[in-house]
Amino acid sequence: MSQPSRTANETAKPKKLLLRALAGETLSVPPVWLMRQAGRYLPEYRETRQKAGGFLQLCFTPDLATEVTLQPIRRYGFDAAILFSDILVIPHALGQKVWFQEGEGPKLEALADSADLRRLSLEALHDRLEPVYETVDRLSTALPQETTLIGFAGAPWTVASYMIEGGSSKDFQKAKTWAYGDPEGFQRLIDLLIEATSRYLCRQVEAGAETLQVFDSWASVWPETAFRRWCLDPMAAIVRRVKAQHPAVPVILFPRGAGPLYPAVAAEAGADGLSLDTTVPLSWAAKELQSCVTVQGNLDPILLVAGGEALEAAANDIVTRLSGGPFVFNLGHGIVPQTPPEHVAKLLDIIRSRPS
Ligand SMILES: Cc1c2[nH]c(c1CCC(=O)O)Cc1[nH]c(c(CCC(=O)O)c1C)Cc1[nH]c(c(CCC(=O)O)c1C)Cc1[nH]c(c(C)c1CCC(=O)O)C2
Repeated sequence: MSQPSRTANETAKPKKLLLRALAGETLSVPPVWLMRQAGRYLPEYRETRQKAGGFLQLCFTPDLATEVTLQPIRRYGFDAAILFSDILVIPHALGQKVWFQEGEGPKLEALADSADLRRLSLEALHDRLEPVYETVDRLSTALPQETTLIGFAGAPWTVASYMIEGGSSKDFQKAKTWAYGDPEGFQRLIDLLIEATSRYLCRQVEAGAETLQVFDSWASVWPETAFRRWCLDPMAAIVRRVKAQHPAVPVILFPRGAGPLYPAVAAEAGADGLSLDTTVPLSWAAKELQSCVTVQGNLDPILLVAGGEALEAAANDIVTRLSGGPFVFNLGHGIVPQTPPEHVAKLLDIIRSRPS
């Protein structure tokens, strides 16, 4: 499928490896970055986080957020840096109370039903997110020339699930019950998130983000019809809105766990890249997805904990089977805190020193 953004990128001849791969180029050595590449597995992150006090303070202090974004770039020379922030800054900016409890993950003052939508407003959105834009701005000058700056946001469904569940959830029962029982009310929440997220991503681009990733981490929990309504359509709406303002900016979508619905996302959402979770079979992805989008992924993050021969074999297999088309090396989900930092160095070595 030819898309206007792809054409624009080709004309602009982007030099950075990640942008070349997202423009559809097949490269001999793939660009590499890792989800959650800044985080608790790095001692320097733990030290900076200590200084910040709370996690949200870290996200909202440009000095410190810039520093932790740069830490994995200094250590490993990844091809891209992902802005250090969190998907839950959006509920916060809409006026919902959000906090992070050490060792327990995020907590939110849960929305009970559509009457609670009155608690949310777009009015202070950009004011509250200003420190994030400031961080993006600083990063755009602080990064090495060859490093691509990735902005990001959560997809509406995943963010809505935290807003309704009040934190992480095993079965998403409250959020799904709301969506099935009051689809119009739930649609209003999703529409508000589409609006807020599109504005947020556009501002990240205006501050210097060169590509964007949208995380739908909990896309796996819906039957097909609901997946289309609550995951695919909202992500497609965001892609359309961002590209209406910034046609040349490539967008990567991560509908984690979409399984056989991945091709529908590839064909219908208008994205340039698709991030594959660990369970997506490689030859199937090469055949069904790589002909219409750049694929990214999908090493099991636990292999980065295990290391050794298992890591080497799996990383080589991924590169071998996805290097015949446009491809970005990544994990199938984020790095876990137990990851030994030296295993990340080893992974980069495996990917970059393969005989060509
Ligand atoms: C679902 C989700 C969240 N946040 C995010 C997602 C989508 C990706 C995914 O599925 O992992 C996205 C995210 N969160 C963070 C980033 C930073 C950029 C990067 O990838 O390096 C990104 C891209 C920092 C973070 N976000 C969080 C941390 C750890 C907090 C800490 O330092 O105490 C980091 C580094 C906290 C967070 N934030 C969230 C949870 C569930 C948690 C707790 C789990 C955990 O502790 O790992 C919500």
